[in-house]
Amino acid sequence: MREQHTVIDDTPERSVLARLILPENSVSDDPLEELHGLATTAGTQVVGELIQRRSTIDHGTYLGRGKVDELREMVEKTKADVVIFDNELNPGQTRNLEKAIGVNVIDRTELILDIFAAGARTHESRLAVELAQLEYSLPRLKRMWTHLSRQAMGVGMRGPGEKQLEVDRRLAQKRIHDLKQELSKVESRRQRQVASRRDAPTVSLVGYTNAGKSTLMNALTEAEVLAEDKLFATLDTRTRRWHLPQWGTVLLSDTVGFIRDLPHSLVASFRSTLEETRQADLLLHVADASNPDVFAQISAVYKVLSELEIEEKDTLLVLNKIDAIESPAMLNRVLDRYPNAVPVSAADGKGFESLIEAVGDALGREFIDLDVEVHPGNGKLLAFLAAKGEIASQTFESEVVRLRVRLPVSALGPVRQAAIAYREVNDRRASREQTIDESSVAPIDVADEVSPPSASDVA
Ligand SMILES: Nc1nc2c(ncn2[C@@H]2O[C@H](COP(=O)(O)OP(=O)(O)OP(=O)(O)O)[C@@H](O)[C@H]2O)c(=O)[nH]1
Ligand SMILES: [Mg+2]
Repeated sequence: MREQHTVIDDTPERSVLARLILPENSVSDDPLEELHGLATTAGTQVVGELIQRRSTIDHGTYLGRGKVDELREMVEKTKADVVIFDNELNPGQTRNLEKAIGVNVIDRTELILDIFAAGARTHESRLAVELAQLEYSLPRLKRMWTHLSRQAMGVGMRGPGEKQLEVDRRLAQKRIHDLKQELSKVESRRQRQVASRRDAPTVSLVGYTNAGKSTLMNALTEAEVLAEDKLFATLDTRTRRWHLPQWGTVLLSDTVGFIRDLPHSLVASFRSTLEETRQADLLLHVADASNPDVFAQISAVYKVLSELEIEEKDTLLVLNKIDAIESPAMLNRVLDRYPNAVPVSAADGKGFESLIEAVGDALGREFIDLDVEVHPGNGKLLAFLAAKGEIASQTFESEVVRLRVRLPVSALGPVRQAAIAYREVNDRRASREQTIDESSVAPIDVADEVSPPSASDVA
């Protein structure tokens, strides 16, 4: 059974969900679950679902011919008002699909933009959303006009003509220009504000949407940030003081959540909202360990962080919702890959002591000891390690150079990006269990499907 997400609007449009799955796409047991959550959050009532597995996309209509017919029949039968695609469609595909099916067709990006638009409350997030929406619609103006003219003038009438389209395009470009300027002003103001407030170390919560960031913030700081079972409940950044027993006070920020395939323009327009995250001393990456897609969600978050150029930071992975995990095997699978992650439940407070200890450790630490594997041809990284770190040992093999090195935490970025693999020597969990024999530490597995986690997640 799927969770029901809170609905923004109470006059539900009826939607049919569609997705094309290519052989290279990795999908969970329920490939439309996330889109379902998004569609209900946006206020539609889902009345049908259709999936096609195919080796390539059809350039004209995305889905194959037969599936498009099936989709049209489903829309007629369920009296749907709109078809929502989980894939990204180009303007031509949308137009062709609308022609074939007879109702509005929107893609995942447009849906996410809608949710953001409905939820944006502050001046800053409104500007960000408007910019992202305009950038999305600019290449699609023609389709929109075709729509309008079809409605206004009936079939067979001519569209508004190139001239009107050109005027609109220019207006949109002008507005985009103004919004960008306004946002960059907001961004500099924000940068100064955040910098001036740094009377204490700063910690920023990041993570997939609905992972429980706001709930965790509330539980840790007694803040009253809105947390609900809705995708993108938080769109702005809030900062609160968090008192770590026996350590002191830090500033903890909660901010907008991420999602896979987040539209690039949206990521870019939320730069200023993410200023606290950019300037943070430590990121707490909150993941929903009870979600079957947790690995994909973790890597999606690393991907967005790198798009925002904020991945080179000390990051602690927090595995939330352990109270809701069905089998312990699942948690162990995640911990096998991220042994330094801290399991917690924001709902019942389990794991908070370890979390506080881990945050205190991470903030207090300036150097870390790493085992690093480097490709022998990567002279640049080898030189970097020699210059920045203290090399305790190194062995050369034909395919790999293995080093043990003590590095300043601030120099971790290039290791994350260019090493074949790396792991922290003093694994927090291992030391708790008093496993002192370091040769027994499991093999390094960083360079596979998940983007490089930070130093504190690997060990
Ligand atoms: N069972 C369980 N549910 C949790 C836990 N933490 C959060 N939740 C629920 O998960 C849902 C999302 O929580 P939020 O705190 O709003 O998540 P968020 O990461 O801030 O989400 P966005 O702001 O939308 O990105 C809510 O329904 C919470 O009650 C937990 O530890 N256990
Ligand atoms: Mg939130």
